[in-house]
Amino acid sequence: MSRITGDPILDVQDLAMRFPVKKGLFGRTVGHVHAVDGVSFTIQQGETLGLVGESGCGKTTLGRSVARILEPTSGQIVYRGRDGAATDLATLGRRQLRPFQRDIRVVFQDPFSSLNPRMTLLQIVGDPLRAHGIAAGGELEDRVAEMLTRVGLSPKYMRRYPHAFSGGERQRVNIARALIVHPRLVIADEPVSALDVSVRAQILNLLWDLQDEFDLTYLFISHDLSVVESICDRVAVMYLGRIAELAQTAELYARPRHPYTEALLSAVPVPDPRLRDGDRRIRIADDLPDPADPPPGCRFHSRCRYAEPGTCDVPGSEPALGAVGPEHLAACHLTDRLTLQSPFDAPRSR
Ligand SMILES: Nc1ncnc2c1ncn2[C@@H]1O[C@H](COP(=O)(O)OP(=O)(O)OP(=O)(O)O)[C@@H](O)[C@H]1O
Repeated sequence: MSRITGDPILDVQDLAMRFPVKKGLFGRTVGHVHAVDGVSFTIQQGETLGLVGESGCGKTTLGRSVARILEPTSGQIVYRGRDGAATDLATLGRRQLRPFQRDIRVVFQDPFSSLNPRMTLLQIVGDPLRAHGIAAGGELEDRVAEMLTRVGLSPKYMRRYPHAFSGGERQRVNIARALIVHPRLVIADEPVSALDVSVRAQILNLLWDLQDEFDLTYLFISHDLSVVESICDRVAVMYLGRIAELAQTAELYARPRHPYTEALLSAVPVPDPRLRDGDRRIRIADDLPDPADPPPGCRFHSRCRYAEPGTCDVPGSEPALGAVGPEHLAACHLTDRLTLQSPFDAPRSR
């Protein structure tokens, strides 16, 4: 854990991203999807912060808003640069953002659709060097060859097109493209979800090695809690556009303080046969509620096995994300009264 300096590299405050819901022939706006709804967190330099939650809870939207691929509706995204200067990225125009887009890079989920099939590896990986005016010609080619080698691909294939490569190899190309400009913060959005299980560990190990070598900080987005446990220092659990719980990985997995985290953990496959006995899985009722119309009060109450009428469902009484232990935050009205279970009862280190 020594790679974590303790200096925040990113401080996100009250971030919101709402998408208009349009209806009818004239595309009238009839409401808004609250994809990200008042999210605050920090990331320390050198750490890996995991962002978990089921499909549709807003993870991708949050990652893309932080990278300013999407224009957030409101909130602050304060980035601390190499010189220590803090800049609120949410206030910057496209042109002012350019230098920061070198520092903050995204690795996208699907290695099949995220690479342009008409570009060679040289063009794909070299493009950010060209776009940021860092290198051209022979120097660009040398740098691409070096980076391809670093991610485990032979530079002799650099004039081939993506279709000639497997999913794992394409994800290595994606990673090379992200790292070629030596970023500081990498937002990895489900980087191994589309890959065969056999390839996942290789890509995770690569990300881990590159983190040390390039002094990287990761925001690691995944719906897979096993993957997150293996790679993240801290984990934020998202539910319907908000953070429900945030803590050090070992602490969160051993002592969940939010019923949603408890339910997610109960569904994680564990190797220990003692824990596989019986059905320990906590089933969460129904599908994710409509993010255009989140439930009143605690937005998890409609699916929570512990919800108390008159406490958890009171309109306007949404629980705030508050301290429940050292470096442990949770947003639940009942957290102090609940004894939640976890199959990860003994903390394991990374
Ligand atoms: N461009 C868009 N326009 C309208 N709604 C959107 C848009 N992008 C995302 N949403 C909605 O925002 C909510 C959050 O979606 P998001 O993709 O961020 O979730 P997620 O947790 O990353 O899920 P997944 O893992 O399936 O990608 C969903 O209800 C989704 O339908």
